Amino acid sequence: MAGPADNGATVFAAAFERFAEGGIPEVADVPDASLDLVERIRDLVEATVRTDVGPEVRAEAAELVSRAAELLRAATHDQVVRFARTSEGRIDQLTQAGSGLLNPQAPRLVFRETPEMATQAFDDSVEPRSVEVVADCRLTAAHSGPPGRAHGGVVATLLDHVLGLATSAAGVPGFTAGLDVRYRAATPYDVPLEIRARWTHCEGRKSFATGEILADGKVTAEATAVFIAPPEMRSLWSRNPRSAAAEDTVRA
Ligand SMILES: CCCCCCCCCC(=O)SCCNC(=O)CCNC(=O)[C@H](O)C(C)(C)COP(=O)(O)OP(=O)(O)OC[C@H]1O[C@@H](n2cnc3c(N)ncnc32)[C@H](O)[C@@H]1OP(=O)(O)O
Repeated sequence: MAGPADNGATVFAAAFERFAEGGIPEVADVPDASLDLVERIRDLVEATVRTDVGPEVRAEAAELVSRAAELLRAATHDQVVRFARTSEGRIDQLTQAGSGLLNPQAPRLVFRETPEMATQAFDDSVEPRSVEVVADCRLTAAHSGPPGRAHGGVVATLLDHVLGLATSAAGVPGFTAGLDVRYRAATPYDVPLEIRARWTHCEGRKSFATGEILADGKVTAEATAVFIAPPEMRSLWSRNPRSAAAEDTVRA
């Protein structure tokens, strides 16, 4: 049984096996109905924080929402993970809270210039390469902290996720061990945000990245982070079938 004790290694190992057997679906194959459901729930959350209707209408809405939850619980998975392969040959976890396509709680974070992923993680014969990862996001009132600006924890989530992907792109991924965020100015919601990140260097097992969030071309927050792959994840990632995936992508 996977869990904190094995750092999720069991779940990853099973995913890699399925990947090797061709059992991991493409992100592009996620049904429109699944994506539509997530978008509607996000709209519902925003409507909930913005609404000014009275208690009777709220009660009516609550009934409808309960009915929807009941419908969804009709079939559930043991593991709340859904792996899928992106067009860049990366395995994504579709229910993760950073950008998960199937998680309405994740911000609408979309990678714009997702670089071609490193073909092999922790390959000593291949130098990690620093590539700029760029994502777009539009936060909503549901992500607010102080009036008119985004919550600092949400800002940290965006940076954590995009910096993490930058270490993946470089071929030296890991779990976030430290994240240092500098909040330079208010990060607004309801406007386009750009999040940029790049891997900088490794020190032993530690993989470092930097990044920033821009609104209207101005930096609102910047971060440095260190990611560490525990030994059991390192050996799993090193036989990461991304190499095969990258070849497929080139062939396609
Ligand atoms: C799907 C694609 C998505 C891609 C983006 C994902 C981004 C999101 C990423 C996450 O959210 S990850 C989830 C949040 N993070 C965690 O759950 C991590 C929890 N912590 C751990 O699992 C372990 O503490 C960790 C793997 C980070 C390290 O444990 P280890 O036992 O492997 O490390 P160890 O204690 O042996 O230390 C190894 C080295 O790292 C150093 N170190 C450990 N923790 C550190 C720390 N926090 N900061 C700096 N250095 C640290 C430590 O001093 C040592 O340095 P030296 O080699 O120089 O001696």
